[in-house]
Amino acid sequence: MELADQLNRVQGIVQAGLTQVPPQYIQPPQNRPIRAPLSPSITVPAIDLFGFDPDRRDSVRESIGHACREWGAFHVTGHGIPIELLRRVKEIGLTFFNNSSIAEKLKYACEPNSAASEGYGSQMLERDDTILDWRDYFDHHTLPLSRRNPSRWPHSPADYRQVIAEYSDRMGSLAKDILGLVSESLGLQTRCIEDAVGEFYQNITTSYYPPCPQPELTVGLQAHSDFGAITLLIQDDVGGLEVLKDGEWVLVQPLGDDAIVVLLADQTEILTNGKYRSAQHRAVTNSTRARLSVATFHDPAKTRRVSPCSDLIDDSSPCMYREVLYGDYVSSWYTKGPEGKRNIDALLLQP
Ligand SMILES: O=C(O)CCC(=O)C(=O)O
Ligand SMILES: [Fe+2]
Repeated sequence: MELADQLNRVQGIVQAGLTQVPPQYIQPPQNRPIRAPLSPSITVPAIDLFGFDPDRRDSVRESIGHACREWGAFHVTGHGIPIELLRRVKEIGLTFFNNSSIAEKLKYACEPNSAASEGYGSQMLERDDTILDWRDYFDHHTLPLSRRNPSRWPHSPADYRQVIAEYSDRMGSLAKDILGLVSESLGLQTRCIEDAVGEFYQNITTSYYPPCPQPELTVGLQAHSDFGAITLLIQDDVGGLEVLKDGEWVLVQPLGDDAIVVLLADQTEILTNGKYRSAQHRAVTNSTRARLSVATFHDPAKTRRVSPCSDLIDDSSPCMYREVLYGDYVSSWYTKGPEGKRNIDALLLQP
């Protein structure tokens, strides 16, 4: 393996023993994370779904509505996904990153300079001139089933592919159930958002953030909102995910192995006519411990047109976003870059 290939992955840079971050990873001062003392009173809401018990639905719906309005991000427990599965998904991800050499991992390399291609990568955007994130990842294309090709996923450990396939199915149905509560919390039919999104295009991205010698100069993942409909994320106990709340970055505190973080994404902001906003978030690095997260994205098909639900538009609540072809939205996101929420803000009719 060429040294250049190794240095194309953040883990390779760390293994090469560099003690200073290469210049292409150094953020401009305004994007550097400031580790302000965290205010413990501000925490991302945690909602027990009580296994979708119909007798508890009214109060759960109310909590979801509140969390969506105030944060666009919240933890859920009581969701019915077995804790062993949540743990195993993180373990197999860690095994891939920790128990094989960079050369072995590169057998699964995603296509360079191509947006969201499946496999092992590091650079998120197509452009070469952007500042890089301190992150490596493995992206799996999981739904619809026609996109699912486990032969492109790691072969080891032996249960890797079966675990990802099972996780994909369970997350897909949980995403629908949560979107049902989100719709109801706005007075819409349960399936309103789900039907507007259409068949889910689901990707599962395992992100691995190696320890960084200069965490004050880098970000693990730059500030963005996810471009699809809804993201379900699990993380280990290291911490590093932050959401922007009223102009301040708030740590999404790791809550334990059964908690799943829900992040509303841009298409849900459009469909709800801005009543719920997508969560702007980022990941920060630290100098001592590698961090792992697994994000499951649920998106419309590229051919889908997305516009605000008509039930949410009237004289007192005019239409806020122009209709967009989802494929155009994604291309523009990958070419321009996220820069926080600039892509969805570009669709606002009265910015
Ligand atoms: O690592 C994290 O917690 C964030 C991952 C994320 O935001 C993403 O992959 O879009
Ligand atoms: Fe994200």
